[in-house]
Amino acid sequence: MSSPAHQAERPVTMVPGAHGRPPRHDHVDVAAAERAAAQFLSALGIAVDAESLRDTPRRMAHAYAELFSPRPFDLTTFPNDEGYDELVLVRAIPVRSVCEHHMLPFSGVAHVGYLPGRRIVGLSKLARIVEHFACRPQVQERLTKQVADWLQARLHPKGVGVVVEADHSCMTLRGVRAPGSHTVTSALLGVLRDDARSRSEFFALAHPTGR
Ligand SMILES: Nc1nc2c(ncn2[C@@H]2O[C@H](COP(=O)(O)OP(=O)(O)OP(=O)(O)O)[C@@H](O)[C@H]2O)c(=O)[nH]1
Ligand SMILES: [Zn+2]
Repeated sequence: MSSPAHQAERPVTMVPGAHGRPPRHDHVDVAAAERAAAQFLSALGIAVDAESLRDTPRRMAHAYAELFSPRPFDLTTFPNDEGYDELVLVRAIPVRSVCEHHMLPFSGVAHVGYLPGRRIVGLSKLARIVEHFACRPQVQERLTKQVADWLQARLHPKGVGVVVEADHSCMTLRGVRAPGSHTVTSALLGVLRDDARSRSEFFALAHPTGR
């Protein structure tokens, strides 16, 4: 993948210095997580020795390990030979993450766009970047900003825009119990932040649904 038209960069695994890091995979001890899950359920008065719950601690441990396991990927970019200078936007990228306060899921969609500079990015990578930062205990604001900052730093486009719309189960199923509430966050960088027309064009194309 070293032809000039197809630049594959290093696999992505970590973002040094970022808050909300993914769990370190050399530290994941699924057996210990399973034991802890059994104790956790017992402490809540749930009979884990019942036949139907026998495998539940194991399932819980594996479920959280999976939620916190981003898939590595290459950031494939191509030269912008045609000088394409309008927005590139992928709408409705699925987001599933876990809120760092309650360890309950939040899910929704992300709209990720950029105004190209000298290179364009493989479109699927915009979805992979979202998954990468979603696979860790998160808050929605940080997730939104991390995706935007990472794209800016790695692709050097003229501008970046990210909108995330999500439903937080810690708000809909428990606590305040506000089913139907949706949280919308955005992060704009470069021209999309500074130029009013580019900014409105981005929001017109991203058109958050207010799901
Ligand atoms: N800003 C932000 N807050 C979040 C996110 N996910 C969950 N929260 C909030 O984190 C807060 C934690 O507040 P606490 O008062 O410590 O926790 P709590 O007593 O369980 O609060 P309630 O949810 O109001 O019952 C709550 O207001 C959640 O709604 C997020 O992505 N961003
Ligand atoms: Zn929460």
